[in-house]
Amino acid sequence: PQYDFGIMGLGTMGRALLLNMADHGNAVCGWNRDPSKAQAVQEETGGKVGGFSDLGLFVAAIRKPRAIMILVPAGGPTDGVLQGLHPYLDPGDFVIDGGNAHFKDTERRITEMGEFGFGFMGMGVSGGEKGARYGPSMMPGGTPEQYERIRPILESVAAKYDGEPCVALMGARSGGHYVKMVHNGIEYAVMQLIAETYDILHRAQGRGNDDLAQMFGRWNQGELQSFLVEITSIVLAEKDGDKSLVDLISDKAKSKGTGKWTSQDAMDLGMPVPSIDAAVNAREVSGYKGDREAAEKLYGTPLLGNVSDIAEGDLEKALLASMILCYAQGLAQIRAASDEYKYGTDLPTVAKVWRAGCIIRSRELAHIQAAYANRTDLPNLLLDQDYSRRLHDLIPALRKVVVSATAAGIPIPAYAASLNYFDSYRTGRLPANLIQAQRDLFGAHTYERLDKEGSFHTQWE
Ligand SMILES: O=C(O)[C@H](O)[C@@H](O)[C@H](O)[C@H](O)COP(=O)(O)O
Repeated sequence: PQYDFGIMGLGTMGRALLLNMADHGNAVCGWNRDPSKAQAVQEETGGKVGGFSDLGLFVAAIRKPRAIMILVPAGGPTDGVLQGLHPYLDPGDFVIDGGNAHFKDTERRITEMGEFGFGFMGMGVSGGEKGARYGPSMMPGGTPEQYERIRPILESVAAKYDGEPCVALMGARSGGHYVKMVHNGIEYAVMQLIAETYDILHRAQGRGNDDLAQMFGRWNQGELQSFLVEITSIVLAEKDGDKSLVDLISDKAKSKGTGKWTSQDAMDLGMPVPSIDAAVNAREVSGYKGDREAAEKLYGTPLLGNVSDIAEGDLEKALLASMILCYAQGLAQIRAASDEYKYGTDLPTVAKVWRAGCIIRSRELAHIQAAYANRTDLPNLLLDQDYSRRLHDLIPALRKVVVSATAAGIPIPAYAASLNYFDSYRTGRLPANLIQAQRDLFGAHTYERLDKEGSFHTQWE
């Protein structure tokens, strides 16, 4: 066998990653059901990459223990490919799922493949087609032995930050897919925050897309430097004839599930991620376009006032504060999941791998990595000294934006959720005591007291 690694599924991501691996001198081959795609990669690499459509020949061409990556749509298609692969694998071989799989599916597949003596890893790959082709961020989960077998190949193609590859073992079993899922949850929240920022500046303050494209371009030179701010500048500048393309796009946001899964599992863990929840909800509300138009007729013009008191600088600070609060929520969720599911995930390493290549890459991640490296048992970024100082300076602008936009009737679910998360988290005495009393009154659910040990129930009437 002449290849070290194989990729199944030569669609957008599979083909891009395979070419990237070939560029870095790796002996790799690809398989695709449609032979033309397999042939195409072989031809465009002058035969450096092996292209197969015969599964038996593909598997036989890879050195043992075989490491085979699958990049096909999540869910049923992934199980289908695994079924097909089984007869050709030998004990010790392992498969890496590079799709956006649900972490519970990954757990199931680890067990199912294990029954045949095969290994299974779940690996998040972030950065889209361009990332896969020239440097993705990768989040594998599995055993150190499995990772060591593929580490040199992954490190060679990964995005680099200060020369360091943005790939590392994220944790045991489905820990990699879990980290990628939460990455996407944070992606949803930051995209929603940017959309709310745009709505205040464009719809309420009447600033044009070209002007705002330049503003986001400027912001991308500062503390907000990030891939999502950068692409917002590009998107707002894009023309369709003499019109802004963005103005022609339907305001119904789609999603493939990872954000929703993040919220669902956070609730199961009892770990609040309200900014992510708000972003998932906002996409769902946007889907009710017809109802929204009918409601607008019923309730009249949405804008109830102007927000001229909100300066560009306020929004720049409010966005940065809220982005930090989104990372704080996501990383706290990963810590809670690692404790609950025994992943052994190291948060400084997660922040490190997100510094380049992935969709949520930003200048902020270097600070986040430093905060967690500084105190590895940090329960939440909000408890870091440096962050408390920075948020102290940034939060007043966020508060001003939330107050003014709310008064003007502008929907800002992610901004509001972020500020409320901050205010709840920094409040030592919340009114949950009243909720405990109400629960005890109508359901005898008992409560704890501040002055005595034990749990108590009161005959309230
Ligand atoms: O990290 C990435 O490269 C992206 O997150 C990628 O995984 C994909 O674009 C998402 O699936 C988009 O998610 P939605 O379709 O749910 O917006």
